[in-house]
Amino acid sequence: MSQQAPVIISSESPFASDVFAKRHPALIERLTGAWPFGPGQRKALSELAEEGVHGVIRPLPDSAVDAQLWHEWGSAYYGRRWVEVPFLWAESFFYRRLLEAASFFEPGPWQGVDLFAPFKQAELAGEVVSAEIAALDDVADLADDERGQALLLSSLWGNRADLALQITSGRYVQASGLVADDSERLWKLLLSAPGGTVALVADNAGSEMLADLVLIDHLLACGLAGKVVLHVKPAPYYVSDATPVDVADCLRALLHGKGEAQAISERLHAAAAVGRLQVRADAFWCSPFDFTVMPQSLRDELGSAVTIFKGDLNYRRLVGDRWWDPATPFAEVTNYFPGRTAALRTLKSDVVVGLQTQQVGDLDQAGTSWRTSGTHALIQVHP
Ligand SMILES: O=P(O)(O)OC[C@H]1O[C@](O)(CO)[C@@H](O)[C@@H]1O
Repeated sequence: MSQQAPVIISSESPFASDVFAKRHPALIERLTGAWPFGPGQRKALSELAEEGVHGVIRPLPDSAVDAQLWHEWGSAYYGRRWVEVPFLWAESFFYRRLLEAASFFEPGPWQGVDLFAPFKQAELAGEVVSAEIAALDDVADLADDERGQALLLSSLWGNRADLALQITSGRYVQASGLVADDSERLWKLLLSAPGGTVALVADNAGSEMLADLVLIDHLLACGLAGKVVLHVKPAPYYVSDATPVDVADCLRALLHGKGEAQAISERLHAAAAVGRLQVRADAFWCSPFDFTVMPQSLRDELGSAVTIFKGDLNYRRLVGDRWWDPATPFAEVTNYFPGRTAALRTLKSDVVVGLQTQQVGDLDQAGTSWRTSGTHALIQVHP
């Protein structure tokens, strides 16, 4: 890479500043309304809300399971205002502190309880998901390549169904357009190594995970993948990020859907039983770093696969959460990554690469918040 762009500090971005000033307090208010938390948890949650807006970053208590790790990871940041440190680190630490406040790792009744479950479950039980499940019968009648493209786009736009975004921007944002579309290259890549391993690094539960599972079934059924490894988060994160339990919930929703949905779920269960579908939840996915510092074991694993990164956060971690010139080639910033890579992402933060300068000018002129509102999306592939 010729030159690294500066890392994004939240105070330099109106969007990132708002995440701390508005989105996090609103999320904490919703969580307090959704759970019968006791006085200790309520106090910890309201202190976290207050700290994020007016205070300075406090470390985890020494008694926390991973206190030592976070003490090291944040040593340069504790005592500073949340918006004055790198956005990527601070957002990740906020979600870790949220789990601490809700006693997620503490032995006791709240241990392991997914505090975002009420929101995830409401989405899975909603009309949008029912309609998506019913529509699978129609998609099944399409020719293989047409079906593949439809399922790829549905997995891509499923990323719009982001519960964190909905907290401050209303229900669903209207889809607009693809600012980069390497889908043809992605199909060529998959066709060039049929029967290999595809790693899908997932993002959100619910609607998006449902679409991801349907895409995975297609890749396995067509022989484009011999094995799929589905990477999810080991703990609740960024509100709607998928955990292994969310994968199981989506498979169950498909199973109850009858018709093609039921058949897909049965095929995926059978694939899991013989190891053709594997679910992994590596601790690195909940760490506050970009992928340049990915552990060697994960690098080796993804290096021999075609890796599909879903969503905005994975994109920020893949290209680096930096003020890139949007015309910087995707290949240039992902060159460090060991394998064949695709990013499927709706744009929900300032970071973007791989666009044309003229195109960026046109988008800026249109006056919309195209980089952050989830109205635009991209498919980028390397090599
Ligand atoms: O679910 P996704 O697509 O990863 O989106 C998460 C995005 O939401 C935010 O947390 C806030 O919009 C971004 O900072 C983050 O990149």
